[in-house]
Amino acid sequence: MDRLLVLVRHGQSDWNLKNLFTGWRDPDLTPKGIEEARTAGRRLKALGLSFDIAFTSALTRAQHTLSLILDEVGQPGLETIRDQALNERDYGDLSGLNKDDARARWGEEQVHVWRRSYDVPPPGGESLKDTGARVWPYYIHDILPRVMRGERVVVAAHGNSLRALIMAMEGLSGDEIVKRELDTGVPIVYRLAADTTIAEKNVLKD
Ligand SMILES: O=C(O)[C@@H](CO)OP(=O)(O)O
Repeated sequence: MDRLLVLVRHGQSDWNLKNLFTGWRDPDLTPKGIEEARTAGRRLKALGLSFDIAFTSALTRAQHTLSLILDEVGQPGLETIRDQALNERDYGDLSGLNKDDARARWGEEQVHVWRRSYDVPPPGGESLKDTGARVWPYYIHDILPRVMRGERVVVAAHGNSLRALIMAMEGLSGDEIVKRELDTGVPIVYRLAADTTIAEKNVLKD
């Protein structure tokens, strides 16, 4: 049985381009982000992949990325489940601030801790651990059972919500996940074993 699970971070958003903390704010893709999403779809199609169900967050940039991917793989109307459990980590009071301005105000090290530590939340927001506490149960209850039934699943979500998911899927420690960065619009193709562990992983990059 092909237990296929594809994870993809949305293409470049307007606020990625402007270097703003985004979190639960809702900018759309830039023209570059649209192209990244289309390229992701073309790469999946080139491998002959298609899907039975799609998941995405409640945020436009992930939904738009997913719809461009589905267009490219020839499945524009595919059943899609949208859930805020897959939203980006909530950046709290940092949302909307420029990342360089934040470094100037609070210092390089503090901003790095807010962005990439495992369990230190930004003011008023979620740590990666907090994000995992909503992403992981959603994966276990809503996504994984479908994969294990043999449904081919694609998930379009966000840098930190996917990092939290990958940490659990790959059994990474807090120290390991803080060094892991996800490129925009680069699909990660997993095939799971019968015991839900990862049998195969393929990152679709140039
Ligand atoms: O601003 C955000 O929401 C995220 C993703 O773009 O940023 P960072 O990579 O700094 O966690």
